Amino acid sequence: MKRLALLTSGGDAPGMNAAIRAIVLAGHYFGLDVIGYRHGFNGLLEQEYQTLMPSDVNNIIQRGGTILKSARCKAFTTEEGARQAADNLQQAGVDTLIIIGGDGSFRGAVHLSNFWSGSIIGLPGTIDNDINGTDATIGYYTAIDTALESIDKVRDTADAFERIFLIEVMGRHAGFIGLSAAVCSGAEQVLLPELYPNSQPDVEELVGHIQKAQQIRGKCSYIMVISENLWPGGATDLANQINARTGIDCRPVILGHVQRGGSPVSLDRMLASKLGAYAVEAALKGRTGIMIGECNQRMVEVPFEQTWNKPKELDPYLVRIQQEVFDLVKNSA
Ligand SMILES: Nc1ncnc2c1ncn2[C@@H]1O[C@H](COP(=O)(O)OP(=O)(O)O)[C@@H](O)[C@H]1O
Ligand SMILES: O=P(O)(O)OC[C@H]1O[C@](O)(COP(=O)(O)O)[C@@H](O)[C@@H]1O
Repeated sequence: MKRLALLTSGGDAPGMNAAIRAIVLAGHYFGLDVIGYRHGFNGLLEQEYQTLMPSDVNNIIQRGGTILKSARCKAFTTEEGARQAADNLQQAGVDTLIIIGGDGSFRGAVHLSNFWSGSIIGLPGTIDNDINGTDATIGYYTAIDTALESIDKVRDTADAFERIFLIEVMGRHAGFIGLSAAVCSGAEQVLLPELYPNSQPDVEELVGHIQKAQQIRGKCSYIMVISENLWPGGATDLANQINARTGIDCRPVILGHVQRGGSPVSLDRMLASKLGAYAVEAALKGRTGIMIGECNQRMVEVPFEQTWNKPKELDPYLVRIQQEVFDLVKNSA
């Protein structure tokens, strides 16, 4: 193994730069030539890459986003696209490719492996934490803190006006950010996709919960955290429906892409640093077709298919205490 390439793909996540740094430093430590493809899989198709020296990764550990840029790339998903990428990797003399991204990028890795015989290793990089085989993904911890900082601020004004707020958080189709943000902010209600696998929240029940909470505590602030893509029309539509049924002033806040940005928190920097260095060591041992994850403080090697073949489970204990113990309505029944 001589030439190591890396790229960041799909939604960017705070800590991707820390992973890039770790890979570049480990690569040079082991005497490898390291290059970075830019703009995700687009870079493979366009031969857009740069040499990465240790000096290129100075002072990036604290930066959000990704110095290599990220993208989604439709052209790569075709057979022609993957063949082109394989030819380009061959031409560039790359023998190992490290892909930092989410499950879509790992599907892309498997797609590429049908046409390219080099080693491919994945690192879980997504704020959504929706990847099996690792306790957390790079970016998840920062996204929780970012969401929390905003929810805490909303709570201040909600409390001052005794208002109801619906706060929509990201996660694509997973409720990890929603659950963590709800528990840590002391939200009165949380709506997650995992809690409604084949159904939708019932507006009457939601209204009933708000009304009971206000009977118990008197007029008070009330925060409902809702995962994106759960309610058609999102938090704005649900807030309108609650307003229409009750006349209660209910405001939506959509946190959106702010959750993807910001300086990574220490846990994300630590995770990214470990995963990045370990990925290079695994590559040197000839590993391929795997994601590197961390479970119970141990580095693990997970075949790509296992990262997406079933939905990752929320922590059932956290769900139970949020839904039962911390629910002021159930608690006072
Ligand atoms: N089933 C697939 N086959 C081949 N490539 C894929 C597949 N799914 C995703 N990709 C590639 O991976 C890129 C990133 O995937 P996406 O789902 O957008 O983000 P993430 O990796 O964060 O989940 C896509 O733009 C596409 O190029
Ligand atoms: O920025 P885009 O392309 O609108 O994508 C939004 C999606 O990306 C995410 O922020 C991150 O998702 P991925 O890491 O899987 O790409 C999701 O939470 C959100 O649904």
